[in-house]
Amino acid sequence: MSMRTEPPYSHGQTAATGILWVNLGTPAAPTAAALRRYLAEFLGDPRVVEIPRPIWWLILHGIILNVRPAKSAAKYATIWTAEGSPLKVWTERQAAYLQGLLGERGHHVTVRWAMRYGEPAIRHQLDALKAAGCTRILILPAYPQYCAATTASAFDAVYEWARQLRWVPELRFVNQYHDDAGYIGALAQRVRAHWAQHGRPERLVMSFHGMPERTLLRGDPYHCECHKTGRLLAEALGLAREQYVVTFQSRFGRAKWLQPYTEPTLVALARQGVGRVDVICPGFTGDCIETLEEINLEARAAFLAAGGHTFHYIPCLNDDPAWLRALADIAERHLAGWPTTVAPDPAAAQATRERALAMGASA
Ligand SMILES: C=CC1=C(C)c2cc3[nH]c(cc4nc(cc5[nH]c(cc1n2)c(C)c5CCC(=O)O)C(CCC(=O)O)=C4C)c(C)c3C=C
Ligand SMILES: [Fe+2]
Ligand SMILES: [Fe+2]
Repeated sequence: MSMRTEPPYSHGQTAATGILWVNLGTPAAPTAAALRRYLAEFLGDPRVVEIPRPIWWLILHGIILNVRPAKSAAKYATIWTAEGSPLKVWTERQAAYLQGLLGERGHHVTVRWAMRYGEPAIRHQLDALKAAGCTRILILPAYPQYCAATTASAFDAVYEWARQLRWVPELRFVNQYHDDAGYIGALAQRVRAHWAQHGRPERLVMSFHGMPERTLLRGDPYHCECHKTGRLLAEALGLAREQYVVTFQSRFGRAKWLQPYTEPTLVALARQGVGRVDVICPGFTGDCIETLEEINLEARAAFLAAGGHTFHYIPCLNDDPAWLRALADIAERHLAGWPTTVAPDPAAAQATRERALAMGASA
């Protein structure tokens, strides 16, 4: 047995820094079996469904996991790509870009991506960063707005991992970036580019993922952060209060969720005579089932069926260059004070960009 007398990074070497880009997770395939596995883990998380366990466990395993998987799988099938689930594709590509951009800026960091539910699991990616010698790790959620169900749940998984370790790395957590100027600017630029091509709508609908209303009453800042993002985006676009509306989508279960609900709002607008709406989902950094299926297919159909004539869905930030620069800025600010710039490696940066391009990235 060898006994180390010095930490491994003390021999003229810098401690390595890791970044974990964390998203929600998505099923491995658009099948009922894969959906059952994914939904069991997701909806079994007490951060997501706060109903007391024995009761919720019975409802989840007795009813929901028998009914929902097949229905959800059929929806996923409509948006599945050759590379897999869109959420996975964007999350992976964004991590590759982040690695490339930070490398170009002279930061010697290792970026990995993880999913809170399913694969690649947070604990496995943290193991890999630790094995690569990372003694400092920045946790960067793919959620601009803090929510206990998403952000805090991702953090829980990190704490769980750290609890098992003797030598815990230095950890930092990005809590939110809902009012970040780069993020807002990238959203605004995307909307303006859409309008330059297609003209303006009568109303811009900003649809965020919903949450049970009681989480707002209990102090979760999610609702307020969504509204602030919406207001800042409207201001950046020069919109008056009556030209846009902030709504909440994806209601789940029978409780009252944050209102106004997206689809009923669209139907009401159509019935009031609003002919054209543009919908953007600023809370999702990458397109996924909630945007591609629920908004671009279902909500579109509901709006048109209610008498609207034109519905434009403005895609998520995805691999938008301005957004990726904003993301690198956010990471850079949170890396401040960590000695990441000791060993800049332009060749590695170029290599990661080429890898991103080879993966089909567009910029
Ligand atoms: C962006 C923030 C999100 C919040 C807040 C959120 C809360 C939340 N979600 C559910 C239930 C479901 N969400 C589902 C998909 C899904 N949710 C988010 C993001 C947030 N969820 C994303 C990015 C996705 C897409 C995943 C993908 O594979 O593309 C699903 C699965 C789809 C389905 O079966 O309808 C469920 C279920 C709850 C209950 C909740 C808060 C309490
Ligand atoms: Fe969700
Ligand atoms: Fe949904």
